[in-house]
Amino acid sequence: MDRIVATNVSKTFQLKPGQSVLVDGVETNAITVLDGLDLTIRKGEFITLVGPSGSGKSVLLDIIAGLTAATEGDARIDGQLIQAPDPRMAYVFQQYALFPWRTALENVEYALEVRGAGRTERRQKARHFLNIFGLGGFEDRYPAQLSGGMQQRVAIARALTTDPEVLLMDEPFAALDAQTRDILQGELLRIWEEIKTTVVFVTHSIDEAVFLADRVVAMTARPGLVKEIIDIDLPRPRAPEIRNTPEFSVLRGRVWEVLRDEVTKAQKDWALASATH
Ligand SMILES: Nc1ncnc2c1ncn2[C@@H]1O[C@H](COP(=O)(O)OP(=O)(O)OP(=O)(O)O)[C@@H](O)[C@H]1O
Repeated sequence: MDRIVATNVSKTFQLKPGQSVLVDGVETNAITVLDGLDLTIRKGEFITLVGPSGSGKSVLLDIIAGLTAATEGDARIDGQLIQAPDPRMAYVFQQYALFPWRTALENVEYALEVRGAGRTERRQKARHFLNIFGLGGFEDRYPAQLSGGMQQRVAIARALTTDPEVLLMDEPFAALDAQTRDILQGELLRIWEEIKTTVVFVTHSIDEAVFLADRVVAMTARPGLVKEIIDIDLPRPRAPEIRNTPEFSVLRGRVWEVLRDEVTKAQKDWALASATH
């Protein structure tokens, strides 16, 4: 069953009056980031989205989340047009986005609070998800008293308390050290195996993309389109050691092969990097 369907999605940003950038040597005041992208994500699937910097991965996630509108085309959840943030979806950002004045428990409770859940239900669920992430003894700590990895666990726990049908994750582990990142990938997979919610996960790491996904969606350089979708037919549940297998290496090589030209193209695309005039 299809859960998210993006059809012919384009996004053009209009710059402020008086501002312009050089795109392919031509001065313009509009930047087209996505240009007719089609993507279908099935129910319960773990999708990772990779692509060069500036290919519109975050913009696509924002469109799916209902945070920004497509200039053309549309995105739908279960056939319904997405026009605003939808309670069926939760978003986890790279920066932990926790409230510094709330404890870990209160941060996790927040998502249920805004949905009007009662205090007992909130407490129970928040504790449950903190426990799942091994944060049982840390409920009363404030974000500043937690490591980066723990803060991101709290952010993911908060997203999961609402039982989202779709979990959108934008480079959630990018700010973490390599070991913590590996551990969190394993934890996320373990939890996902249980709840089997649909996940759309943006990453720059090919290794992470292959390890987590059912399918890796590789995007072209800006303007972004789906270049290729690579099926990751590695068995589940996946242990960290799967990364050392020949099958994993072949898939990692395959994704890189698809991306290499696009990354080169993106590096030549000075337009977005150049200062606005
Ligand atoms: N609000 C905005 N106004 C103007 N341009 C924007 C805006 N938001 C995004 N962009 C442009 O869209 C391009 C694509 O952004 P996006 O963050 O989706 O890329 P990305 O693929 O996620 O890149 P990265 O991997 O570096 O995070 C950016 O380079 C930026 O120039």
